[in-house]
Amino acid sequence: MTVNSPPDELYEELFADVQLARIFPDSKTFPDCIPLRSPSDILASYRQIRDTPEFNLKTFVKNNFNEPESFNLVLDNDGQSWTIVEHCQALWSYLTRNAHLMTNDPSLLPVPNDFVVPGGRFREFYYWDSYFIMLGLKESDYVNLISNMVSNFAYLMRTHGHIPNGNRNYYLGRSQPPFFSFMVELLDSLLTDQNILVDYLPELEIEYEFWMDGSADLTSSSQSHRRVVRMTDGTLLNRFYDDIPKPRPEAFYEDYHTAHSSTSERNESDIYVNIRAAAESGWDFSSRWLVNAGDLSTIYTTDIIPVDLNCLMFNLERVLASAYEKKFDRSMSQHYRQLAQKRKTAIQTYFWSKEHDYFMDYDFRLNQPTKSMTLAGVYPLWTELATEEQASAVMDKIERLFLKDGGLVTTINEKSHQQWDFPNGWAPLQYITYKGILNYSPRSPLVKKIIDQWMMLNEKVFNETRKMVEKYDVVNTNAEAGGGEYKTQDGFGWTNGVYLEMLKDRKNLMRKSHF
Ligand SMILES: OC[C@H]1O[C@H](O[C@H]2O[C@H](CO)[C@@H](O)[C@H](O)[C@H]2O)[C@H](O)[C@@H](O)[C@@H]1O
Repeated sequence: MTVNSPPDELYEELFADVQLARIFPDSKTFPDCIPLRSPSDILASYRQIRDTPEFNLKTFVKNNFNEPESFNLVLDNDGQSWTIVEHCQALWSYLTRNAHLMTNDPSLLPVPNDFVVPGGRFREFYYWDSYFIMLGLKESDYVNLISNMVSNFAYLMRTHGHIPNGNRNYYLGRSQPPFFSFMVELLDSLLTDQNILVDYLPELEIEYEFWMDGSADLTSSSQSHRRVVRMTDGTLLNRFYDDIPKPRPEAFYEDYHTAHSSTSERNESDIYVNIRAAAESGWDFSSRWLVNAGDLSTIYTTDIIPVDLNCLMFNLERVLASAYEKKFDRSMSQHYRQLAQKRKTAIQTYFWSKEHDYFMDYDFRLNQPTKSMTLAGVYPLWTELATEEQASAVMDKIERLFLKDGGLVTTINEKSHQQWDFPNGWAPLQYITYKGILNYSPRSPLVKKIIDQWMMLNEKVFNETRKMVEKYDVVNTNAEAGGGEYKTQDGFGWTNGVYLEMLKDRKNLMRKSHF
């Protein structure tokens, strides 16, 4: 299968000129535009006429490209206002894309089956969003669509060697938080008459190889390669990475200016790789990755070993062990069990900070935990890697530092103005946190507070705007969430998915009188 070159390579200097001239206010618009003739013809004619006196770049773009579709918000059902639940459920069909209808979109990566997009400017699927979307699809009885989406991911793994950030050719350099093992487990729980873990074993292996690439060659003198880091005690852990030392095409203007604003001696390519690595984390951007919270050019994602990523890798190892067990391959099952056990020990060694009484990321260059206390510290509860004492210390911090009127805030740092920071809250992190707490304390009143406060904010915003949005200001519940490099989007895949899942959990917990 041939994949088109990404738009920055396809249109060469025309791409940079359009992006730096800010022809579109959102940098992602141009990479998603549909060319009206062949890209090489467009580029040739640009080169021919750009220096003529009457040349106008905006007009040239208008004459040669169609703007991408924008998501049409559905407000009601033939004049009848939908309830929030009806809205979330009705939106699935508007957010579902038919794979066969999208062949004229040159930057889109083809997949065999339908898929669900988040909404707004996000017109393609996103790897980790899809897991939270699947939770809502499950609650809306779209099991077949979940199965098709898992199969798309398996296809991408076989075709490209990994699941890209999203299905655009300009996302191929990186992935996103590895949730494939959770998707496979989810599907397995829905299709109990099938052997889903064994069916997807080859792709679980590909996922593992991608994240562990180069690990065999690491010695103590060569500490890191792509997504793997070898600690001084020989332990292997993972970090986020992207090999491409260039601005992200979908944020070309922003990255170019971030790199050129740097007051340090640091070279541009190093800044670009670190920016892209943060995009792979899904937390783009957050003070979590910054030396100076107010300055994106001080980003150092690749020095950091993230606690959430390593918990996800633990689950991948655990699921691989179970899949081999189901295949009656004892030796491979044992192999992955040992790797999972090693990871579990390492998570205790490197991420638990006695000083903070919390799970922190680890800076392997400085050999110490980072300074940011973030909601990523709840992943060891979700993946059941914390001790009872640690879980109770984490719950205490969640209640005292992270819980706000509208739910959980992402970080407790107030100065960054990045979207994965105070005062914003995000649906996937609410989900991971309350599920993590339930693993240790099934009757915890904190779970009720998180669920009630988050759902109430979703409902308030929905009643006022008829929208479900990508992220919320959980501190000032009357304000729209801000920060970051684009306007808050609506639709919105993971918010709808988590809302429907929470609704089910709240009902069940009330039925069991746990609330
Ligand atoms: O265009 C800027 C960046 O946008 C994406 O990131 C954000 O939206 C994603 C879709 O909801 C979400 O998965 C991610 O966590 C958000 O931060 C994209 O993933 C980035 O790669 C992109 O540069």
